[in-house]
Amino acid sequence: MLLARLADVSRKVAAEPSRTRKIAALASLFADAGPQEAALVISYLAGRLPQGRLGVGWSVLKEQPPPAGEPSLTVTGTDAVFTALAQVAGAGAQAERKRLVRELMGAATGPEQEFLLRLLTGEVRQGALDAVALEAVARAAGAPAAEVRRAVMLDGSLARVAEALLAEGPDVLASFRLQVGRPVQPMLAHTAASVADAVQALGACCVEEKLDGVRIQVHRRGDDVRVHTRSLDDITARLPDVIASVRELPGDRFILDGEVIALDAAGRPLPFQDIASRVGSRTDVAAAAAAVPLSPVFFDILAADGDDLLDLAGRERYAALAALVPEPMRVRRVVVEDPGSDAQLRAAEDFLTATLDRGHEGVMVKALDAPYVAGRRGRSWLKVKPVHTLDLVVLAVEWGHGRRTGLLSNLHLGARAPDGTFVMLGKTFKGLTDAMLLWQTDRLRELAVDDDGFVVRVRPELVVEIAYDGLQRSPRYPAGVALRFARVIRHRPDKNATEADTIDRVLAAARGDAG
Ligand SMILES: Nc1ncnc2c1ncn2[C@@H]1O[C@H](COP(=O)(O)OP(=O)(O)OP(=O)(O)O)[C@@H](O)[C@H]1O
Repeated sequence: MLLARLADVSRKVAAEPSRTRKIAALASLFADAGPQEAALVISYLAGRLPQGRLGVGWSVLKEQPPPAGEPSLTVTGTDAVFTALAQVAGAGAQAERKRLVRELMGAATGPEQEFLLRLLTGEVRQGALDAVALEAVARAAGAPAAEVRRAVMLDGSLARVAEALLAEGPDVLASFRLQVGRPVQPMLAHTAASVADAVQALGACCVEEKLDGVRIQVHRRGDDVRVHTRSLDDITARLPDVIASVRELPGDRFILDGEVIALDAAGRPLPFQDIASRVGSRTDVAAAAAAVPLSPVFFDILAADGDDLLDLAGRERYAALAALVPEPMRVRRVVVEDPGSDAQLRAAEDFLTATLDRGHEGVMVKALDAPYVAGRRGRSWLKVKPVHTLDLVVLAVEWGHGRRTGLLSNLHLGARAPDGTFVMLGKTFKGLTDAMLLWQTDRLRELAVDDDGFVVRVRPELVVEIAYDGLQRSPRYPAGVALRFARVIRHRPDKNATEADTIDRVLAAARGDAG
């Protein structure tokens, strides 16, 4: 398939407000593409270059040669250039990469150059496009969208499922099954304003501690124990203490879902930064483990004795969890069987207070009769936290002054708009520790696409969690509002920009309706 076709469809889909028409345009693209091409297109639209980073400075991308006449580049040919770029190594690598990029740009027509520029600077990515692309793939292959969705949850990759589906047809979907040893996307939650609201919305439910650590999914097959993060990265080698605790458990073919935290001598949770840097440290793991021992706390079970438990009701999964995992390694919870009971509601609210007193961040309220919906922000898990935070995307950053000279400091923050762009809501350099400043300087340098010596514009990929005291009217910002007293709580390298909060959610939160 010609790159020109993809460039054209990508532009139309970005400008098209109707979800149905976006799906139709993508479905016809997938129907004409080969299975491998479709997989490439999906990863491009999701903002991922399959070969990772390009390894050339942004300035090369700006030196666009005059456009070529007739379109000749193909999608696979272009991807071959990306692969070659990733493989260049040794002396003269930088010059060779520049040559390859210039050659690619030189062979592109005007619209293709524009598309490549948007692709390489991260602007092709569309907000909720993964869901649209999934429905388009289903339509192109004549498969039910629900079955495609389930396969993606279990496999973790729409591109892989699409490739198999377009090559082999709908029957292949049945082969995507839950397997101990293959990580699945974890279930996520919505927000509720209070415990009472959450209980009202869910009916029979349990109220659990919401622990402020790092999500883990643990797979055990005999002696082989693997740990994955929320974004499915394998972090087994970094967590010898967690592996040792899991080996103590009785079963030998199971998948557990939980959070890893660290406690001080008095049993209070250590701050998230300490846990994140322990989990992130790849070198001298033994010393890091001795300095900050981690405690896994499990709250769900997805497979036991090799059997898939995803479709069981929460209460049945929790019974299976209790049969396998001893109480100290399980999350604390209280059960509300009857949402109409004042006594049970009071007990749930007292549990929130006690949980906050123990130093945790809030509670999770979970329906007792709902299945585990992997990979989706299900309506059957609701989080209740007293401090309201937003996950925003860094759009640009200013060089610091004084003590922060040479460091990238003041962050320009944006929320997602429906068309996949970002709406700037404010700036902040507050809340950043020295370690966080160093880390973000490195990361944002990698994402830089422009630097005027004062502001560095970046690919919109880094998500940060921000606390704020409300929104104020501000004609200087595009949405007419700006964050008040924004401060950084943490970087969220485990989240994609597509998971950041939307401008609609920000405006709804400002009006007081959480969710
Ligand atoms: N008891 C619990 N049950 C489920 N998730 C929990 C629990 N305690 C802590 N968590 C954490 O909360 C996260 C779920 O919240 P959410 O789906 O909003 O993701 P999130 O954006 O990472 O949340 P937040 O930013 O509020 O921490 C989980 O990914 C997990 O890491």
